[in-house]
Amino acid sequence: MTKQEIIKQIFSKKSYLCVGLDTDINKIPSHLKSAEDPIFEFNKQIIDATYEYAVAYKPNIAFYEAHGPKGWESLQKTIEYIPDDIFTIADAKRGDIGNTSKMYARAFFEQMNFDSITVAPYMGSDSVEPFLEFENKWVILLALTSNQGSKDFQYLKVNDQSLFEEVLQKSQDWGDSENMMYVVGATRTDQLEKIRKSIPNHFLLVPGVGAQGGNLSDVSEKGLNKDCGLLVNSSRGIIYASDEKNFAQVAAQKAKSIQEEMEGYLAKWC
Ligand SMILES: O=C(O)c1cc(=O)[nH]c(=O)n1[C@@H]1O[C@H](COP(=O)(O)O)[C@@H](O)[C@H]1O
Repeated sequence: MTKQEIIKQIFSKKSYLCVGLDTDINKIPSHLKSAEDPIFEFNKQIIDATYEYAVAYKPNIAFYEAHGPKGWESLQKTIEYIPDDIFTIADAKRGDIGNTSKMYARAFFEQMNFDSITVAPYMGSDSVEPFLEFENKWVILLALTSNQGSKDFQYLKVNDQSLFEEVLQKSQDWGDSENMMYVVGATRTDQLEKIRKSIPNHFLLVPGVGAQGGNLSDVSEKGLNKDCGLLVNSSRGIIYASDEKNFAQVAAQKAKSIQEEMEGYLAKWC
């Protein structure tokens, strides 16, 4: 998917919501557990209910890999079920020596036709570039993550700046705002203005609102640019809002209320 197509979708739906499909078999409503493929059945109902309010879906690959071949099958069915106009993110956090990254890229871009993949920058240019060789596919590079442990390495000083700033700077040699986005956690808004200044045109994937306590208003005020420039993810806060039979309806209400809040921020800041 091109950047223009992403932007068009955002402004027509008045939303920059990404719904995270971190589908945990232990958390899905019990009435679905007898289905032939409970994970896919859950995802299907979540997608049907939230599609109107979301511009992206992000299956977290760990939740599928944990079930072996059956999990991969649920993932494949899910990605095929997501409508073509929606941006899809394989949250796989890959990155390895070049020839291995190339195989990861083929797995997620060719076998499964995801639009993008999250990639860890730690192994450097030759671990990231193979993902950038695919037309209209995106690398979403981890910059400043939402978790507590982000402080272990990402703030360490390198060349007079924090390591995450070095990642933002160095990776400008690898791709541009047409094929690269960055992950910045919603719990890290103290750095967001500075990040936005250093990469004014890139889209940011911002996880961490909802269950991790990030604030949508703060993220939006500091992160929006003229094209919107944000995809804000919520996983547990939407998909597990209820574990009753009406879970999809409750998820839709959650997604709708986030979308309505986003509509206000787009009107104010874009
Ligand atoms: O790359 C990610 O998506 C990611 C990066 C990050 O810094 N923090 C983070 O929470 N995530 C992912 O975003 C999702 C957040 O889920 P919730 O906290 O349930 O909304 C999970 O799939 C995480 O793996």
